[in-house]
Amino acid sequence: MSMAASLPAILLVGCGKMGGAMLEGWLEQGVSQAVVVEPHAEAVAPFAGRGAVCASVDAIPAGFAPAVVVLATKPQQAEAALPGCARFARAGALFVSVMAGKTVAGMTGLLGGSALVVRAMPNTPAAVRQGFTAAFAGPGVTEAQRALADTLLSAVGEVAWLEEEALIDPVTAVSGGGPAYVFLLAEVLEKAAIEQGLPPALARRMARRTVSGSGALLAASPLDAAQLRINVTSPKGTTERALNVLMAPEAWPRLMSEAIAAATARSRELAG
Ligand SMILES: NC(=O)C1=CN([C@@H]2O[C@H](COP(=O)(O)OP(=O)(O)OC[C@H]3O[C@@H](n4cnc5c(N)ncnc54)[C@H](OP(=O)(O)O)[C@@H]3O)[C@@H](O)[C@H]2O)C=CC1
Ligand SMILES: O=C(O)[C@@H]1CCC=N1
Repeated sequence: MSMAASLPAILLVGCGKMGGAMLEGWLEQGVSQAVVVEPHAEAVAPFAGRGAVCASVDAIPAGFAPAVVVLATKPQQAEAALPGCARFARAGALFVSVMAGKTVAGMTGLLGGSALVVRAMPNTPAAVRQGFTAAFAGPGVTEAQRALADTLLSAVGEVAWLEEEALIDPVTAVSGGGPAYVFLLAEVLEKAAIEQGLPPALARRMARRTVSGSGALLAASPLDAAQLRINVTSPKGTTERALNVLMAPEAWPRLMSEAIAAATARSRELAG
């Protein structure tokens, strides 16, 4: 993780779920200058008093010269949002996009033709600096600019650099959306606990802690996930019975493959 002092001046365009999660992490790191463009006052309310907030790019304080412009609107909003940012490209800012699907070439075009773009795919655990981001540096991005993007992204979690842009599509499906699958696990575990007669408040507490505690063990342990699973599964015990259901070929293994394939295909579609 990088030190707060090294975080560059940031312009964040779109402060929704993902932009807000990263901003939370950067503010916690003490980023010195952050200007946010976000039309919804309620989306930026949690950041009030912690950086300048503007409703549109036209309202950005004159003289603000961001080193990095982070693009975090929905992919469908790129065509409307990006042309207004072209002046920062001319001033030499590096663009870091977290938008699913949007290609470097497409974004460079919307930014006036010569913008330097890093395409990144983070995830919402960035809000607690436990994120995972895979990033791809577009043509012309220098080593120093790549290091700058790395500093920013690694301030909110782990970073991996990709040498091939197309790999961002499966990354989007796996780690970009991955937290949703894990939260779904907490939801369905809670529901199943209630079905077996546990009081709802206890079911909720158990499900949350079981998912977060298992994540913490996975993070701390050198063992494979499979070995950690085996360590829970006593021969002829209770977990074995549950896993016989979940690990049947048509159950989780196939469903997860299908789900990730569907999300990867959607990421490719969003490029258009
Ligand atoms: N959510 C996640 O876990 C992840 C999301 N992403 C990517 O991050 C991006 C944002 O996703 P998410 O945060 O979920 O979406 P949100 O809709 O929560 O955030 C986008 C925000 O940008 C606002 N906005 C719209 N137009 C503009 C504009 N012209 N200038 C500035 N802000 C604008 C939106 O307003 P309005 O509500 O009116 O649309 C909204 O508040 C997407 O491209 C997504 O692919 C990547 C990784 C993970
Ligand atoms: O669902 C989406 O499209 C975005 C990209 C990854 C997570 N959320």
